[in-house]
Amino acid sequence: MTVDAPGPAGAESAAGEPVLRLEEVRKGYGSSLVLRDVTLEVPVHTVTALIGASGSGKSTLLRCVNLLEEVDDGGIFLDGAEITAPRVDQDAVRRRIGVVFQSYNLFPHMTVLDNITLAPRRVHRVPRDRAEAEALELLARLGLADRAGAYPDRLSGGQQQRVAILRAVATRPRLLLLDEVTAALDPELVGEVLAVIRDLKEEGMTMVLATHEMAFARDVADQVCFLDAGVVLERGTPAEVFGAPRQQRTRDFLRRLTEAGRL
Ligand SMILES: Nc1ncnc2c1ncn2[C@@H]1O[C@H](COP(=O)(O)OP(=O)(O)OP(=O)(O)O)[C@@H](O)[C@H]1O
Repeated sequence: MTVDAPGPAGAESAAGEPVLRLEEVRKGYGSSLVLRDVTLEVPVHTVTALIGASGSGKSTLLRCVNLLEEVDDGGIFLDGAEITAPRVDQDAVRRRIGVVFQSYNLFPHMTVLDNITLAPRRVHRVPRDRAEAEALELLARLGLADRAGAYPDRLSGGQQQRVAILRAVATRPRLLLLDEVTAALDPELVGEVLAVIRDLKEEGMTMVLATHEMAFARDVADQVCFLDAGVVLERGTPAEVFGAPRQQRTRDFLRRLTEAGRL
């Protein structure tokens, strides 16, 4: 799977420009502020893990990047171009961003192969033969080639989620957003999904993932970002954030996880 080639709708950023940049992004619902001046940079070929308590704003941040939510203030930039500016072609932006959510969002009435090839064929105009050949190659690499003709309800949760990730990368997005992709899985199925993400990292996919899997964040992330009530309280390498957190609230969060046996 070649993930570092620019997507069909993609443009490479200028040298040194991060793939994704958030500048003082603010987002609220009604009177409650959920993201408070979030500033963040995601360099090409790196993985950023968003960690933080439930409700700290991780999903909202990802939804703002994918333009599923409108920011109230600040700006989001993809390859240096502001995607939150007025009159931006939102569909064109979304074509360059792959997204996978917690619950498998495969189309139940389509086979695995059709799920994966739908966007390359319909949105990116890849001929059916080529789209299917590429999808079969991706499936084979995950040991799922024999499931190509199956419908999603015949797959385990872990298989469905792996297919959902394949579907998201089949269009060769510039950026992949993963929102708690293992949260709905039985523990024994988590590892196979994390292995796919690890493979994608090795191939250079730029990713932002919201996760409660701290061991995985520590292992796979280049940058860990601790969100606390909508504020990026701490940001650094896994060694910095997990090994030597500077903020008391980060220390408290990590201690609670340790006490719960989750770290
Ligand atoms: N559409 C919405 N309308 C109103 N409030 C919302 C909406 N979406 C999220 N919120 C609120 O925003 C806050 C942040 O939610 P968000 O889902 O971003 O947190 P999270 O860190 O992803 O949590 P979790 O780890 O549980 O997924 C929460 O208080 C939530 O209730």
